[in-house]
Amino acid sequence: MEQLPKRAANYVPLSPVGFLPRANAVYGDRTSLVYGRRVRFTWSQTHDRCRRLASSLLALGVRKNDVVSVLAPNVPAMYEMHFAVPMAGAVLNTVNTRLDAKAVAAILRHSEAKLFFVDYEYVRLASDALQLLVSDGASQVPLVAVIDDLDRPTGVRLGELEYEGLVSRGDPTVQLPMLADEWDAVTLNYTSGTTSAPKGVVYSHRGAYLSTTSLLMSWEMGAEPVYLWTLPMFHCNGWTFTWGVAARGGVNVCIRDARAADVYGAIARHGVTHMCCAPVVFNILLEGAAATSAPNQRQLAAPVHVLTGGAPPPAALLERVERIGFHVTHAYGLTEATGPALACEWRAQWDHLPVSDRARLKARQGVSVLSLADADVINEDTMSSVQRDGKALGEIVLRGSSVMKGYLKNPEANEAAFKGGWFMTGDVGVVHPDGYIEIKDRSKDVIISGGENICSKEVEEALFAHPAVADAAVVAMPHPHWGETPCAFVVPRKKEDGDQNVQVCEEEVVDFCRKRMARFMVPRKVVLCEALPRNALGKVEKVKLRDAARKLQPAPAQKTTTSNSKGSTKAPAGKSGGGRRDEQNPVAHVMAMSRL
Ligand SMILES: Nc1ncnc2c1ncn2[C@@H]1O[C@H](COP(=O)(O)OP(=O)(O)OP(=O)(O)O)[C@@H](O)[C@H]1O
Repeated sequence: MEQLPKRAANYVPLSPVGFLPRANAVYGDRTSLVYGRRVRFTWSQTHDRCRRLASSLLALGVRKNDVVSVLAPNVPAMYEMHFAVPMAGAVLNTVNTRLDAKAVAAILRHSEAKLFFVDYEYVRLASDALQLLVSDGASQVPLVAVIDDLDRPTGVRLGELEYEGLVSRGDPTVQLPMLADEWDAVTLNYTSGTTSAPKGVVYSHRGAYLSTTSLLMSWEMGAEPVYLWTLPMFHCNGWTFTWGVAARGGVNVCIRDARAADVYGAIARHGVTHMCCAPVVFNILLEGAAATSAPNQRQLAAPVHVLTGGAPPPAALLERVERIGFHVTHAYGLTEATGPALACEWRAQWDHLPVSDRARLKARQGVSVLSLADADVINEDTMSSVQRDGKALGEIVLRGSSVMKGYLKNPEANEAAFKGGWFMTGDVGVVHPDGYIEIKDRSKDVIISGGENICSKEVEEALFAHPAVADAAVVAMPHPHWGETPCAFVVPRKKEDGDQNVQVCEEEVVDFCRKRMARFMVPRKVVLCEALPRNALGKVEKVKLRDAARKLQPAPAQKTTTSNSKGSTKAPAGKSGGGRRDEQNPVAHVMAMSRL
């Protein structure tokens, strides 16, 4: 056995970039990408354009492991760079377009980007970020290239370089560097910063390849999909579907924004079969359907497969969106796991259950994708598995080839994240008797009330079951006696026939919760608001809600001090909330936040 060495013929470094030459060879004359009214490429053209761009990058002096950053929505250039940049041996860094100049500058500085591609709509943001870099005396300021709109060129420029110029001047016959080691870096993605400062997550070619192929299997994406780009490609490389659509010879339908009109327009025009989105996009889909058709006509002409994740999809929302004809698969993941790590694999035996039971089962995060060797929920103190009873809480942990190489230039974060052979997700969950994992909360969002743990997601699930509730989030509110109590922020549903909200009041919501959960879990305060503050990926910014809740905390019944075990005194919990309640209007505060 040992005399059978690895050879060039049987041992090729795994890389998702290889899906493109294969697509050129196998699907060359098939459509690869459509955008706007005029742009349509075949896989041969996409292959040619990527090779040209890669050769231009080499000509600009880009070398192995150099970081090439891009700030762009889901436009053709953003797609092509997922191949062209690693083809030149460099590392692609996609930057979230909703960050502010300071955050963009921080990423450029930390990644030491050599080249920075900027979509024409983001030129202002990019130049502000670059100015910050220069004024901070950064050692490395990247070369800048503008990506003009390919469908309707605008002529906007920032510096000398321009994307289409680099493509057209490139030489598709240039010998591109061969990938020597599949462990080499392919992309660098910064985490969303929901719980702490964003961290730079590095993926290997191997991890990206295995994640892509295993997700194609988990979602059962067959040949020739028509894939609509509703999920930003800057989020974990579009959960690997940037590479995955090439692997299946599909059509990439690129749109700049996931607005209801654009989504439904693309579905009708191109016959979309697949799309990914955060659960918050379901609200856009539901509102879009309600605004454009009579109740009995709200049905898609053909089912569209939707992979959702990034935040918990409430069962009630899943039920509503499936009624229109979206066939939802639910996945759970994180930047560090190259996107989806668990998928709620559907079982045929569930087909015959009532709709609400099916939605409840689908709202669970599921089982590991194939690129993981293992996923578990463990007690962090003992590092042993929790009971598979759907009740015992523990930390969700992952192990396998789709877990990141590590955080860039951050040894402390790496030390904390990799423990006992696991990657620690920082999410709290349970394992059901059938082996399906369900996330209950992020550990930082768990509410501790009188010593009891309350998972905000459980309270949110109950709120979503209220017919007048369109959106909801629950956070800890300091309480003088209990330490913390749940505070709910609730967005009322719009009336069918107009802009007005369905009538609902705080007492009614509290009553509704009382009938559905233990007393200590019932929100002490319900704030009705127009929208929840969400980040670019649709995640509720609970830090902002906690700040708002702190201002709402009940005043202590009387002036008290409590003794700690050492006999000294401390202020009652939550005292530090600050600000007299009657001086502020917290609801207006939340509404203002939600417009950010
Ligand atoms: N299907 C899902 N259900 C519930 N929560 C989910 C789901 N998918 C992802 N999440 C949440 O999103 C997190 C991963 O988010 P992401 O990698 O975008 O960055 P972040 O964790 O929000 O940012 P940061 O680590 O900087 O705070 C997971 O740890 C989990 O809390």
